[in-house]
Amino acid sequence: MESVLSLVSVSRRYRRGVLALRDVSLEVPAGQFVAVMGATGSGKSTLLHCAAGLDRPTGGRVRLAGHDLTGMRESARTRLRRDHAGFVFQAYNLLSELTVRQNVTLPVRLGGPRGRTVDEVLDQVGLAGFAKRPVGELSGGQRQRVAIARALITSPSVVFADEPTGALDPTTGGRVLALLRAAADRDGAAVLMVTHDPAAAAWSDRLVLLREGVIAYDGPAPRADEIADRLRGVSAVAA
Ligand SMILES: Nc1ncnc2c1ncn2[C@@H]1O[C@H](COP(=O)(O)OP(=O)(O)OP(=O)(O)O)[C@@H](O)[C@H]1O
Repeated sequence: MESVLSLVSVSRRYRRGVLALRDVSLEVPAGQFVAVMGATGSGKSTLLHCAAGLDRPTGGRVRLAGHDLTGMRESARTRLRRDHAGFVFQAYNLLSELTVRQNVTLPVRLGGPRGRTVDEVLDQVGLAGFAKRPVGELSGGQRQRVAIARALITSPSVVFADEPTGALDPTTGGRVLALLRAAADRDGAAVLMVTHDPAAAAWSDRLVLLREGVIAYDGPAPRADEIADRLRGVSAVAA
């Protein structure tokens, strides 16, 4: 099956010479949920940003939904993200003075495809009846579900999530992870999620462990306790 996300020998060197990613290759098919883990500074955010076309690799190629991002202008990359990617990022915060509906429809109002209706996605995330509520009045878990509804409204090929459960209690976090799981299983989206939490990673199909910008493990996601063991191994080597 053709990958909806493809990274071939991707490297990213920052200005001060830090090589945050070295020769990273990753093929993600539709419907696969991938968790990216690793010690702090191992390159997780850099990988996510390069994969999503938010940052430019200094070497290698990235293809998103069949389009090669290499050498693409910023305006074209913005359109590609809008049309094919959904984001559940802290940095893509919701606008708290706007209603749930206004937040969820933002990607469509910016010209993105309307893959799903607002009612459909709100229903899917368990927020039917919340459309008119200002986001500022919602709890953290509810807001994160609004963010997921917003990420899904365009029926993206790939959902990028950065610590989607970082600020949530385990029960609320579990609901959010179940939604990302459903985005992969039901909607056929590829999901790439960065997390520090082995319990969150255990929801995925596949675990990618980074160590100093290199993939140290790429395989089926084991159980949470086994992930924690692997992480300890990777961090011990990195230390
Ligand atoms: N804009 C930047 N300029 C220079 N160096 C950077 C920049 N962004 C990240 N780095 C460096 O690149 C490396 C990887 O950073 P990255 O943020 O991708 O790691 P991470 O695994 O996401 O870390 P964390 O878990 O702490 O968020 C680190 O050494 C970091 O200091």
